Amino acid sequence: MTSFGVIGGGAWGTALAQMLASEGAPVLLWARETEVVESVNTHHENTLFLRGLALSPTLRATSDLGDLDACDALLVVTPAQHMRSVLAGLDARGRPLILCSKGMEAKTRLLMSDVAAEVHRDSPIAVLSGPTFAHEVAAGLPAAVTLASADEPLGRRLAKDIARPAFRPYLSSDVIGAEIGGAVKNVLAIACGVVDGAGLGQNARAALISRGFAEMTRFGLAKGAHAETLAGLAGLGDLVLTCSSTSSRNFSLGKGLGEGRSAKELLADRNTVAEGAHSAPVVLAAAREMRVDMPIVAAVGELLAGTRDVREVVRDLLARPLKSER
Ligand SMILES: NC(=O)c1ccc[n+]([C@@H]2O[C@H](COP(=O)([O-])OP(=O)(O)OC[C@H]3O[C@@H](n4cnc5c(N)ncnc54)[C@H](O)[C@@H]3O)[C@@H](O)[C@H]2O)c1
Ligand SMILES: O=P(O)(O)OC[C@H](O)CO
Repeated sequence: MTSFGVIGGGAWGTALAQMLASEGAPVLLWARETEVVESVNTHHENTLFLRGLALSPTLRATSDLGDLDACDALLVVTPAQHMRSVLAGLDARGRPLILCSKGMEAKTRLLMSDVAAEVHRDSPIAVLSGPTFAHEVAAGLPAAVTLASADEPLGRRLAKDIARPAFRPYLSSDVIGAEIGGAVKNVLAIACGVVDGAGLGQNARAALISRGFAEMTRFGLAKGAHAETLAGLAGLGDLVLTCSSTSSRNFSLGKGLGEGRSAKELLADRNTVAEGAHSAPVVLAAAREMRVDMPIVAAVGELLAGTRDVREVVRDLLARPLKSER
């Protein structure tokens, strides 16, 4: 049986660690904040990022990456923009890295699998992504994810060891598709939040999910993803989840924008991450370079940059020339 370490003590790292520890397995969680380490070890709760959810006593936390040396495989759950710097402090020694963050690196436009491969050339990579609100997974509610690895025997082994009665990984060899789904859905969740905040109605939201999925698919195919991955848990599944609920930080950010608040104000002082705000300009720049049309992502980028307001971007989206749905 694989022993797992988890890097990143935010809501999702803690929830994954709890899911893995839920049947009594020992799991070690690395957290950057000493407050998180202390509250997990002393009170079996992450009071900073996952308040109110009781954690297993077999889940222990540390602030020393060296303590993870005893683990066979590591789940990496930092915010996307910090993955490189955190991984640089790790002695991976060829152990598998299971990447669970959703985003693209702003300064390089790389996917997380490319970042991890640059930092730890000898470690095989897998990506875990899908519709998973941390608080539900930590509470043991049922969830399913895509677990993608180009190393198929490794993927099968990891899937077997990660699966729990209420947590079901589906295997894939399409790492790029799993990553693109997670990165792009966050941007589209902001757009759906805007629709909600501005009171544009449920028809508009359904249209946006559908046309947003068309953008995700165009972008993903151009990057080498498989269409069926994008139509699966890591793409469409996660898009539907985050476009439907204020439990999504990205949706909530968009709702604030739709209500007329500025991105600057909404992003100031938050200690949780809304990855779509970082991914929107990166996805857009990459799409433009590949001549992929992503008008919804572009509109989100303009709202975040404060260069246009909601009324203007909605008017312009609706006034685009009529075209075939394909
Ligand atoms: N929360 C969820 O439900 C959920 C579900 C699936 C995937 N994810 C993804 O998991 C990743 C982590 O999100 P989260 O929800 O666990 O985070 P979070 O918003 O709960 O917590 C913020 C995290 O950022 C870290 N952080 C802040 N500044 C940092 C720095 N300078 N260097 C390194 N780390 C820093 C904090 O230590 C903390 O772990 C994101 O990519 C997110 O998209 C989240
Ligand atoms: O809260 P969000 O918007 O970061 O979404 C959390 C997860 O990615 C949902 O799958």
